[in-house]
Amino acid sequence: MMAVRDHPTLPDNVTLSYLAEGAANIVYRIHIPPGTPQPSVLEEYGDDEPQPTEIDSAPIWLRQFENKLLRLRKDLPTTSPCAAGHDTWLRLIAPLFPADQIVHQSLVELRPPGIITKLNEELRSWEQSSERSTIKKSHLRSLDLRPTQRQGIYLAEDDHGLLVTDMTSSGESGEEIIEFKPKWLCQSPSAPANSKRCRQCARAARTNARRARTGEHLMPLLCPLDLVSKSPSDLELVSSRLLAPDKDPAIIRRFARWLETNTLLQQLRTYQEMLDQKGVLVGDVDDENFLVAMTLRDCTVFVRFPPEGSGREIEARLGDLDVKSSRKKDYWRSIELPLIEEGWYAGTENKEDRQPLICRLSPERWNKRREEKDS
Ligand SMILES: O=P(O)(O)O[C@@H]1[C@@H](OP(=O)(O)O)[C@H](OP(=O)(O)O)[C@H](O)[C@H](OP(=O)(O)O)[C@H]1OP(=O)(O)O
Ligand SMILES: Nc1ncnc2c1ncn2[C@@H]1O[C@H](COP(=O)(O)OP(=O)(O)OP(=O)(O)O)[C@@H](O)[C@H]1O
Repeated sequence: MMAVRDHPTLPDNVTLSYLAEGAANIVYRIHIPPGTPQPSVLEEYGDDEPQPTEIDSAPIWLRQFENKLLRLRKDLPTTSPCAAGHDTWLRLIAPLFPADQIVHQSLVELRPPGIITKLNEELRSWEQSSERSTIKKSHLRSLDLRPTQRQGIYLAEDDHGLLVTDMTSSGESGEEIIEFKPKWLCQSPSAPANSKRCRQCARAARTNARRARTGEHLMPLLCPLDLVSKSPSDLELVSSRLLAPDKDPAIIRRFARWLETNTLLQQLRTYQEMLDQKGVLVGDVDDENFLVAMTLRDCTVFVRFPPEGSGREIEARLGDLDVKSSRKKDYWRSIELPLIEEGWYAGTENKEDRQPLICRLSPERWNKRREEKDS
């Protein structure tokens, strides 16, 4: 008998349905018909040996896919083969957080030949059919478009993908899922002293100035430093900026209460600060700590609120923690330099591009709130 592999294989008859995508990965739901035999084991056992599916009518191997999503990487110079990325995650990321505060991940072999080719064909034909449907219904905003900024980039022909903890809604009535990127929870080390904006507020202000010029919709104004503030009014403010108008006031209050009591975001902030004290202009991109800091500045938080009164615990996990590539060095510099040079940190941007000062670091924000209270 061949050595038992420590990771499963996707069976031939699996159906994958697109769930969502970011810049570097696409996430699929996995549908495996019950009773499906384990492909790798069937091939690896000799004819005379009893196969596990015959021994166990409810195969344990199928449970490896329960409550899991499949995350596949895109073909980009900044992504690395999944197996190597996973090793780095095991070595540098997983040890930083308790297992129940992180989206668990494990390797899965993409064995049905051509699985990636097929998924890429699906993406291409989806883009083409949605192009046609936008022409036909040009006055409608089609809901079934592949996000425009993601089009033209497809999956890498990788031998592996990742099985990740499914943090989507279970569909239970009263359950709420909140997903957000906390981004930079403390100031960029290369920002000027006495900045009026933190890194993320400076980045958002610059983006919004550009968008205002081209008439695009603006990014929501939210200061990530508020997410780790000790002040209940900051927590209420950031919760409503993050969640309103989609979520009802009860869930906004619940989220603010979670912000007050959770330790995950404080821990994230501590690591961001500790692992990079130099910043992207002079930091050493060959230093793994620096790359981990950059990774932690771009991760996602998933919070699952069980129905009120269920007595169950809130589940909060960090995801999207693939360690960044040092090849992003030039990109990071290209983002940071204009924030300094064009005055976005200092709040001295060109008059015609002026953006509101809503950052926790900005005295104007406090004056404005005082005025609002007095009036
Ligand atoms: O530079 P930032 O802060 O805008 O972050 C990028 C993200 O933009 P956003 O969170 O929308 O502002 C960006 O996200 P989107 O493309 O906007 O979804 C990526 O996450 C990018 O990382 P990578 O290229 O996938 O490794 C992110 O790049 P880095 O985290 O490597 O800087
Ligand atoms: N474990 C998960 N549970 C539920 N949804 C998920 C999970 N992982 C990813 N998603 C969904 O898929 C989307 C894209 O996934 P992910 O953030 O991993 O992509 P990415 O390309 O690495 O993102 P980025 O643009 O930040 O680089 C997420 O925004 C989220 O909506």
